[in-house]
Amino acid sequence: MNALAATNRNFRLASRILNLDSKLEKSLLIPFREIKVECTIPKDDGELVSFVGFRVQHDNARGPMKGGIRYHPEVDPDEVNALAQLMTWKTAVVDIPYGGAKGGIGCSPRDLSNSELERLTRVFTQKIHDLIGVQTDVPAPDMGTNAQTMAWILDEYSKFHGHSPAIVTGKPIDLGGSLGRDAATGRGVVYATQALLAEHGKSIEDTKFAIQGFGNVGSWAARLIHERFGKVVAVSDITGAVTNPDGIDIPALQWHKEETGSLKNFSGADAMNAEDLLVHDCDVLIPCALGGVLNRENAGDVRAKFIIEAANHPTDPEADEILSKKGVIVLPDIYANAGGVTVSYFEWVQNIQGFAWAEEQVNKELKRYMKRAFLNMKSMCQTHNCDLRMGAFTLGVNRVARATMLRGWEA
Ligand SMILES: NC(=O)C1=CN([C@@H]2O[C@H](COP(=O)(O)OP(=O)(O)OC[C@H]3O[C@@H](n4cnc5c(N)ncnc54)[C@H](O)[C@@H]3O)[C@@H](O)[C@H]2O)C=CC1
Ligand SMILES: O=C(O)CCC(=O)C(=O)O
Repeated sequence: MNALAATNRNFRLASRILNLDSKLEKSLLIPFREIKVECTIPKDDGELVSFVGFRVQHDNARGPMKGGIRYHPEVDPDEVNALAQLMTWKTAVVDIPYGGAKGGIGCSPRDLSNSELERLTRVFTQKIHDLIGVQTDVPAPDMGTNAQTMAWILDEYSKFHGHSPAIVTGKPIDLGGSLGRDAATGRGVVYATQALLAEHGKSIEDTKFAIQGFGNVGSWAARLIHERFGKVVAVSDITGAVTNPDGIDIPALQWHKEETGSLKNFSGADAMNAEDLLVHDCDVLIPCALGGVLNRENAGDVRAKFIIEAANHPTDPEADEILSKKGVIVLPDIYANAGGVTVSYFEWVQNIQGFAWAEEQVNKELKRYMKRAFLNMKSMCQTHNCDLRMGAFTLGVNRVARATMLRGWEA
């Protein structure tokens, strides 16, 4: 099932649980606006190359639309649509005053030079600058993009609209970025994991983790788990996978990755097949890379007791069913990875206030938002006798539905 079909299915299940009116259900499902733009740039050797960029603005009932921009070869309209919709429910789950959006360009950032990436980002921004805005739609990093990408967007957007630091979040600190945003998604994942494990009488200390993806989210999650004496027994990324049953020295792995650009040949662990990471022997599996990685082919072989969805949409509905029958507890993406957008909200607030917060304040507020959302999600699970995914979906969808009805439909 593709990402959009799966996301629509989860939304409709939540809508039925909430007994939403069918017309309201339809209006919540259809995106506010879908943008598709052609981006042609000269490569460094002068050859012209064209890419397709997307921005889907899903819903703005609760505030400006918010969500990352992904650079990846598999970016397609359905995936961006699904990710935009997930942002709408996610911002509502953590109760920040935003709607949802997502963007992407179908490209392989690893195969583009820095100056080609800069040109591509600037052309994309030129094409969408009049459709985004500080009170309309605020982009952020996602897979394949980072603080530098946000700096280029900020600069290009500001040429048209004047200096606008709040037009993007996840930007460099020197340009008004927030302390703590870089680590925020991984830190939120750790707070979410602590809340879930505590419910089951467990803690991060001495628990065994397997982590797929060692980029922004995966490496921060691994580092913060390691600091809390969790045992990260396996890590994978696009370059390979490593395992050590006694726990990997994560700072050493990070250093090795920075020095060599790869997980390969790391002396503190054994190489393993990256495909096997998802079914590796561990207590907690944290997918931090692509969507749809847990499916009917591999769900039955998962050995973890808990799955924390740090990636967006890592588990397809068929896998959800198989995992549920096996008694595996899945903490859903729209809660588990919401720490990133929560600190993006703090960054936007700081830009609008013109006042920078200390990192301790950012982290303290992040913890408060994640704890509150966990309790709200659990309370929906109790009210509707449903699993955590439906607890999160009903929480988010209900908040957006209420805002939509309060605003009304008068032309
Ligand atoms: N960056 C953020 O603040 C947020 C990111 N997310 C989600 O987290 C996930 C990861 O995002 P980032 O860490 O920002 O991206 P990133 O681009 O920094 O890192 C992605 C990682 O995935 C690895 N990867 C790619 N294909 C793989 C494969 N087939 N097998 C194993 N590893 C593979 C890459 O090597 C890299 O280590 C995505 O699903 C994203 O949507 C969710 C919320 C916020
Ligand atoms: O920080 C943000 O605004 C959005 C992050 C994001 O794209 C996500 O949560 O999936």
